[in-house]
Amino acid sequence: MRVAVCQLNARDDRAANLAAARDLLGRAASAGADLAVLPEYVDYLGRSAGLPKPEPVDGEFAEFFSAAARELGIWVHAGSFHEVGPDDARTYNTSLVFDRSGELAATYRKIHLYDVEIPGRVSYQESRSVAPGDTTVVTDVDGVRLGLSICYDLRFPELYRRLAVEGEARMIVVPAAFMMHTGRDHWEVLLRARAIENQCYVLAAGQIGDHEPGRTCFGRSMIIDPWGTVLAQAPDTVGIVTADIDLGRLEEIRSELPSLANRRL
Ligand SMILES: O=C(O)CCC(=O)C(=O)O
Repeated sequence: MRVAVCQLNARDDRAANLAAARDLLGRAASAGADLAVLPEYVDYLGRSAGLPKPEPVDGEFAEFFSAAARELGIWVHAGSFHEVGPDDARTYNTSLVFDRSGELAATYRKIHLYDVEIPGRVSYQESRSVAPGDTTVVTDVDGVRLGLSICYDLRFPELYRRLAVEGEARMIVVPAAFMMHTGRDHWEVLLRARAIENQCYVLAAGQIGDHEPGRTCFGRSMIIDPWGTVLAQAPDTVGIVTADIDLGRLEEIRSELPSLANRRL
């Protein structure tokens, strides 16, 4: 199986963001990808005043990416979008996965919300406008188990352990919009740790560059193998990178260094 991660610079213009995402999916399909992954908040990353109206799981956002998957004949992980939430004040931060025929294969709502205050650097209270999900999600992509997570989830290893052990994931996706300040020191080391400790492929698709108001995303989208080797890393531009998933290699690593099987807790 060939996978692609798409690196995007979504801003205030939703139509332009969707067009850019569609272009990247087309490039992924042309590069032979079976599965393409987009970043967190693929359709809008801009001022809260212009936020698109939250949509249900079967709304226009879903229709757009379902059509892309069907037209291109590939699996599409549509990053995430603002789903209608449990009350008027909050949405869900939700990922959708579509199969090659455009059928919805999985829905995941971000569990860990980004509430941080790093003076002079990052001030973000995601839980004021987003409600947390409470369900781990794994889906089958052409016979390979894919575990779902979103951005800040990356800092919570117990989620990934559950995806790998209970969910039997062999690949885990991390659509993200990591900011520059934390991204430059934490992004790669966390992604590689999740890959090594769970002996899974990690597919991490990030937003890149400046987004109003004053948010700069780190990018460096990557595909990492279960040994922790970075197979592909995006340059600091909008674009895609691809890599091939080798399940034989994964099983070899799991049998030679059986740290998942050797767990005692
Ligand atoms: O964990 C981080 O440093 C970034 C998380 C984030 O930006 C998010 O979850 O939206």
